Amino acid sequence: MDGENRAPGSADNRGDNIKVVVRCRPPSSEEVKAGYPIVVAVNSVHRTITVKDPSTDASKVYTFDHAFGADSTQPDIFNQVARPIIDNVLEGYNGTIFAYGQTGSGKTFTMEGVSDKPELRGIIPNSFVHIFGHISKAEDNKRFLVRVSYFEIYKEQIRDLLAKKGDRDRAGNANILEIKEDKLKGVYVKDLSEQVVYSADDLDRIMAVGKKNRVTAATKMNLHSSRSHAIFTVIVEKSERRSDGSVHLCVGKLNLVDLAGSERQTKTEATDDRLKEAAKINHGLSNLGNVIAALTDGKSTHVPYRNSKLTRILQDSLGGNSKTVMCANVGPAGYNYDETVNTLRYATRAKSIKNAAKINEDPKDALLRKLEDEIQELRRQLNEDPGGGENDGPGSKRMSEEMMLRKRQREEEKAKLKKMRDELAEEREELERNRFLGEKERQKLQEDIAAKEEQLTAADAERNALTEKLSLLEKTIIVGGENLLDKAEEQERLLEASAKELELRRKREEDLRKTLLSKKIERSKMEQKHQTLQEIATSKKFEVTRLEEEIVTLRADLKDLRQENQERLEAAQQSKAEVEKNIRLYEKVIDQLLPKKMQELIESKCTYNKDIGEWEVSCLAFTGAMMRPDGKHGGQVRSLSHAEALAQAEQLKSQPLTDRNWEGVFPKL
Ligand SMILES: Nc1ncnc2c1ncn2[C@@H]1O[C@H](COP(=O)(O)OP(=O)(O)OP(=O)(O)O)[C@@H](O)[C@H]1O
Repeated sequence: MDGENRAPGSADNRGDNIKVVVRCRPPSSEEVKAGYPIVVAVNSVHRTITVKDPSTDASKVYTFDHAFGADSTQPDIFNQVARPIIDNVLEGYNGTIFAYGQTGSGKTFTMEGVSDKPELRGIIPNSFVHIFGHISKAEDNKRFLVRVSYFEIYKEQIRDLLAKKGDRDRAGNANILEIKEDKLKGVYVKDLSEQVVYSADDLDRIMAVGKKNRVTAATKMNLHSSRSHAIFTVIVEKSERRSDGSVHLCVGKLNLVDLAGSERQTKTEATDDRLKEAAKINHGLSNLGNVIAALTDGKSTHVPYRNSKLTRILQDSLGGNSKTVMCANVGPAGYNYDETVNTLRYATRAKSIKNAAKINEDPKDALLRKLEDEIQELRRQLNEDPGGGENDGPGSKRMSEEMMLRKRQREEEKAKLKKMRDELAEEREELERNRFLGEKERQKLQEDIAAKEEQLTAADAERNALTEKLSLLEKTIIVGGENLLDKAEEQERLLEASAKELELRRKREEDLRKTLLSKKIERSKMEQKHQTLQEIATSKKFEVTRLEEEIVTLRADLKDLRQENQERLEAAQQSKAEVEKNIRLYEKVIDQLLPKKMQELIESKCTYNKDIGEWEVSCLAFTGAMMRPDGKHGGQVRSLSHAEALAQAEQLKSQPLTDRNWEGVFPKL
């Protein structure tokens, strides 16, 4: 696949994101002794890692597919990080596991671990055990071929860590190899040696040889720091004969990558050679960062895989045909804060890389198929194969004709050898029987016998060579069900036990997560309820405020009303006083005008007419001065109108008050 010009993210909607896990190692004894503050906290249930800035105390939280703290064990890491990828590889996928982090953060510990302590062995040796454990449990219709290569990229040069003596210079350095690419194989290292392995112990041994050859150098940060990127590749080829007689072949490739430390050069106080070395190591790593950025920024149309050997080699692992897991390693101490945050940022970005892995079915360069064919051919030559090749499909006419011909040839050859043996035996007998044969005849017979013996010895030698080759090739291919674990059996048991425990723990964690989730939901409901109550309270408060404002307004209205009432009352009182004053005036006037007797008389004749709201004097209408003959009423008298009464009163004002006058005004009642 030409990743160079592939639009990043073109695998979107097709593949899986690469898995990213984080592991924080425990503080080293030096860190404890120096009293560095611990600034990293891991929550494996929530899969988070929290880093506190020692200068500001501000915390940053990062979430990954898994988060492992100081108490995580090597089998745990293997079971959760590596096992799923290796199971994929055993199905024919490409898989990559790589560790990333600053020097001394625990990459090598995670990838390799401590080889002589089973419980401290890392992902690589545990992967070997798992691969061969799987093969020994497979059914016998499956055949496997496992081969490995191991190389390092040191100062942008590729060296074979499994190179034979002939491929090394006088100083013992392996030849520098080239990266090539072709349509069939994709990106590969040309002339890289490969070794076929038969057991987990074999793999361990090969790994140990390669490790010895790996360049390591001391830096201030980590005395045994690895200064090169190391890539150990295990290729598992598997053929499976199905019940219909067909044979399926797939090839899985596992890359186990231990990167050099990602620390900054200034921090290592590296000088001269070390500085140049660091620059080149950082070139690969910084380009790895550029590749990750280009794959995830959603903008770049070019992924710079070709800018470094490391990214070229990891091309398929990042954004290509591979199931990939990245383990970001960090230390817990405060003095590494910047590096830790850097690693976690890098890892966070890597989470969004999408890969599109597919099973590598029947690849043209599969060694297993070639070997199977060769074995069949050898068996035929040795006449061990009674017919029918492993890969011959049923009804293959051309193949069966060819087989018949070969069979005939083999039978003829066999018959010829048998005839030769018989003749030889006869000739020997002849020589024995006829002691008195002539010298010439005897010599001829002896020469004949010697020639036949030679021919037969050559035929035997040829057969032995073929048998030996066959047995070698047969050994190369592992039949499912063979026990290949040897000493690794113990390790396999340890991994299985840990896997079981992990399963239980996973269940417990899942339960815990579920409980936490339900609590969260409950809390959110409560919060919602609380929110509703708060909303009600707010609206009530609003209502109260509104009512309070209304009360204030009403109070003001009330005050106004009171004031108004007061004013009205005062006005009423004033008018009452006025009325009383007037009444007193009128009483005075009446007293002056009317004798008491007359007043009492009139008073007794007064009734209050509610309908018109006035006092009426009964019989008044028929009294003296108030009566006038009325033409309209047939000459009858009638009451004076108000105006007429006033006019009369006006008239009286100028007259002295006498009874006579009074009688004119008030006639006798
Ligand atoms: N999880 C762990 N538990 C206990 N010890 C650990 C752990 N991780 C790392 N260590 C110890 O810390 C030290 C540094 O670890 P390691 O060599 O693996 O770092 P590294 O990242 O590979 O460094 P470099 O980049 O220089 O190769 C070693 O002594 C190792 O044993």
